[in-house]
Amino acid sequence: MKKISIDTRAKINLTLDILGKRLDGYHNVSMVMQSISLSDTLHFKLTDKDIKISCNNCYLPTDEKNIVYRAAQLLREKYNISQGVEVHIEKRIPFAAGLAGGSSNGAGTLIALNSLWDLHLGNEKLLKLGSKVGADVPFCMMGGTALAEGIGEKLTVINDLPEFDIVLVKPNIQISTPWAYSLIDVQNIKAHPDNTAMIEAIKIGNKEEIALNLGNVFEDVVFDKYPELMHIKESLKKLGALGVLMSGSGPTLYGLFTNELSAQSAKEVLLRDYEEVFAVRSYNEGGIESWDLKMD
Ligand SMILES: C[C@](O)(CO)[C@H](O)COP(=O)(O)OP(=O)(O)OC[C@H]1O[C@@H](n2ccc(N)nc2=O)[C@H](O)[C@@H]1O
Ligand SMILES: Nc1ncnc2c1ncn2[C@@H]1O[C@H](COP(=O)(O)OP(=O)(O)OP(=O)(O)O)[C@@H](O)[C@H]1O
Repeated sequence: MKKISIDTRAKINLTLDILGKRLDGYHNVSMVMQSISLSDTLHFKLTDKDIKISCNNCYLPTDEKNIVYRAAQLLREKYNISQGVEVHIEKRIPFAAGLAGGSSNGAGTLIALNSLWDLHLGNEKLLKLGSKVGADVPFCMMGGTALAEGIGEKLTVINDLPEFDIVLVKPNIQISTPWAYSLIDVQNIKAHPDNTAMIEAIKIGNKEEIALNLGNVFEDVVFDKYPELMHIKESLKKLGALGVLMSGSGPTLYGLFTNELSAQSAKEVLLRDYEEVFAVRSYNEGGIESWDLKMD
């Protein structure tokens, strides 16, 4: 039976703006997203029938609530697939963290099963299916650096982000994305990030301008509920980060560093107070073609 494995990468938001609430309950957003080197590995094994999920993290569901299950089931139903699949998730990306760990697993599942089940789906079709699995899934399939609009599914590729060392701090708080969106009063957002300025800063590769234009409208409302997050933001700044922001709906905060040594020493200091601290890099290999399916 065929076996393959695939690495699925987390993302950070360089900006996150919310433009309005839609009739379907979702929000229109405009955000600059960046893939990072932190990844999970998914191991796939073809079977005769059924979808079976296992995971090294016992806190994650392994039934139909798992996004991997939902992505596989969507393909099975839509294309009348009788074969089954076993998927083992090796989790390293913290979950409910604002890093799209689940969405990246959903993206990797669609890409891997397109190959394992010989579906020959083109990129456009894959991205459309991805948006049915979750709003962040199309970006996770595309990767690299992109502007995401609509509910997150309308993607425009941007030039590569200049290389940054990035320190992530995930405090012991779980944030549900719908809850965070419910805190937003669209008419009363205090400061909208300037996406045009961010895209220009990326185009010319100006790290200071990139740091200056980081912005996430969730910060105000989520910091209000969890003041500890502001404290982490201040610590990252004091430890030498050029810019600091919360990713997605939180609670992970990240700092952009311009050299590996200062990122590593910031990580060591933060590990004294927080269990989940990672030093990672921006990951610029974008495009659906860039996924690496490894034969196990
Ligand atoms: C916060 C972000 O991570 C920023 O990248 C995303 O907007 C969230 O994307 P996601 O986790 O893939 O979201 P989904 O799993 O599709 O949706 C979960 C829930 O989040 C809310 N949601 C999500 C995306 C969006 N544009 N508007 C929303 O209001 C909805 O209540 C939805 O039911
Ligand atoms: N394969 C999976 N990996 C992680 N979480 C999963 C997975 N499948 C289902 N979930 C559930 O989805 C929820 C959100 O997980 P996820 O890691 O995608 O959150 P997130 O990092 O906040 O993502 P986003 O930035 O897209 O909002 C968790 O509560 C978790 O139980």
